[in-house]
Amino acid sequence: MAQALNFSISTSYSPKPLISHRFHSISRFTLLKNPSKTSLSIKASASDNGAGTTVQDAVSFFAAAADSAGSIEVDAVTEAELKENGFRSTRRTKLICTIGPATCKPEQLEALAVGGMNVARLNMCHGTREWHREVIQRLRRLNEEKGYAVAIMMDTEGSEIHMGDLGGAPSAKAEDGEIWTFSVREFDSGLPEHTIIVNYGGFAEDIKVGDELLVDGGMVRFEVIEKIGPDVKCRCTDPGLLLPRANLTFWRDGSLVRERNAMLPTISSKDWLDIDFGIAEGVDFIAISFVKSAEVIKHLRSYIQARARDSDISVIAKIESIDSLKNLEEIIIASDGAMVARGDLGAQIPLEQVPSEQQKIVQLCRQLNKPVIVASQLLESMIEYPTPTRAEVADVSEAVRQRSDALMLSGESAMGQFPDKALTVLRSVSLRIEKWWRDEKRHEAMELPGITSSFGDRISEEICNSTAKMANNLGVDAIFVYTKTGHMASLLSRCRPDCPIFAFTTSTSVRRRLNLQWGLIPFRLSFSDDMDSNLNKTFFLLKSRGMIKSGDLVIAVSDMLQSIQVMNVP
Ligand SMILES: Nc1ncnc2c1ncn2[C@@H]1O[C@H](COP(=O)(O)OP(=O)(O)OP(=O)(O)O)[C@@H](O)[C@H]1O
Ligand SMILES: CC(=O)C(=O)O
Repeated sequence: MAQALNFSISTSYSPKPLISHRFHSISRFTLLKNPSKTSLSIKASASDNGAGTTVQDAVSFFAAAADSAGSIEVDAVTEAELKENGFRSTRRTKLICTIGPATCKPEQLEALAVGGMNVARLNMCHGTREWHREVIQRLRRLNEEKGYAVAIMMDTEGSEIHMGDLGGAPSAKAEDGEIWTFSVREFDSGLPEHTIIVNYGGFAEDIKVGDELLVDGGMVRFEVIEKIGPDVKCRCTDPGLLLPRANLTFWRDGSLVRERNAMLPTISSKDWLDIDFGIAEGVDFIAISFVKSAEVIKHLRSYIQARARDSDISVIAKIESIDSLKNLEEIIIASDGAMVARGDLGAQIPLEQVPSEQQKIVQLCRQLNKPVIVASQLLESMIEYPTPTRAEVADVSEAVRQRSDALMLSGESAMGQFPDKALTVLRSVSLRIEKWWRDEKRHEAMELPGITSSFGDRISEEICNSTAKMANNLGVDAIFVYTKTGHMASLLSRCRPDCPIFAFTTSTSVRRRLNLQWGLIPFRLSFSDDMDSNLNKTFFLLKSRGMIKSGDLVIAVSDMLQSIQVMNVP
């Protein structure tokens, strides 16, 4: 079978046709622009006639023609660009994996990338900075060598009350009726049995006999039975697994005791040092725990700018407290995205309220054009078992149906026994629900309010809204977006069109950040000023990756030219 090879070249003005003869395998030339203008570009397609002609042969041919003509810029996709832009899935829902002891080795990270991980999350509650640096370097290597665009999200610890390490043990089991001691003391000669260290000095003063103590949002529960100096004795009322540095909340008469938490700074001194580390390592996202107001996000942004003027790190607000719900809109407007951190959120509000809050946050983020992540306990049982519960599958399906940008694995990938299987479940459920949605033609008519203030931005927004609508109405095969900063790509993602959105950018970091957003399949390529040449280059790349074929109908939009084109792939 002849294999079509497409490439394009552009050149500065020449009065004579540059190419006066036909290369034996090149079947077609098209003059795209009038040579009387100051630039000329030539589109050609070549067929592999079985004689072993390759793109490189064709490029060499044009390069030779360029030599004789004086100046010519060969603008084909290079081998390096092909390698850099490895295969990408067209799954719309993005997948985040928390990296921990179960997934930090190079081959484990690669297995996650192969399995569809778009973003790796590093939780600064756990592990040393050295450990995190090592993981970042491994991920970078993986991207460079295998053509992935896995982005890195650093998640701060936050200054809420939590347990310390369990004397080196990976976990401990609290059984029903057992008495455990929660203490702020330091134990130099090892942790006594059934003892938990608490990171907050005022713990014993604040808590009262009769209070209910929830570990990790209620995964394990205790009742406070006695206070002895810095030690608080508790009886286990709901048994379960205690994990190092798990979050602690206490409840009195059915209400969360939160006065003290409300006074703690959102970003602790340790968090600031971790943020410095994240900036120095060039992470793509910093997720801020227990955000209470927009102020802290603004403060962090100016801090990042002051530390690294050119930094384009995105700030993600974790919605996991009563205050973050109260100030939701202003927090989301100030941030670059949000995470529905259901673990801690479920410890601060009644559990039955979490699903409706999730839906509200997901919708608001979409209206405000901010990517949103649904996190925690999606497949909790898979920490121990190789298959999920039916209820977990239903929960994942609901998050996909709500069209959240991304789903996140926590313990399942960090320390679970089946990280790859958990990722496979997220992937297959996402694909199934997305397809079901498209087959049913259930384009939801979500009201998308105008979000931009300048007239130029309004134009981009209108182009994207119309493009998505047109794509659904015409049943096109793909949308192509050529974007410098990623803004136009995210405006398209916000519309959640049926077809995949291939986003082409010249920046590696923009590409990685787009990898968090619904429906975007990001690539990095260098471009010329000539749109036809760019189109050809991207057609070539996607054809060689098997993601489009001749005859496919595509719409191309560009924030460089603020333009729309509808065309068939040659
Ligand atoms: N870098 C790491 N090193 C060691 N263990 C880790 C690491 N990251 C995660 N874990 C383990 O995986 C578990 C689940 O991870 P997760 O990120 O959800 O932590 P968490 O303590 O519940 O914090 P958060 O409330 O911020 O999600 C942790 O409790 C911990 O046991
Ligand atoms: C992810 C997280 O921090 C939570 O769910 O609490």
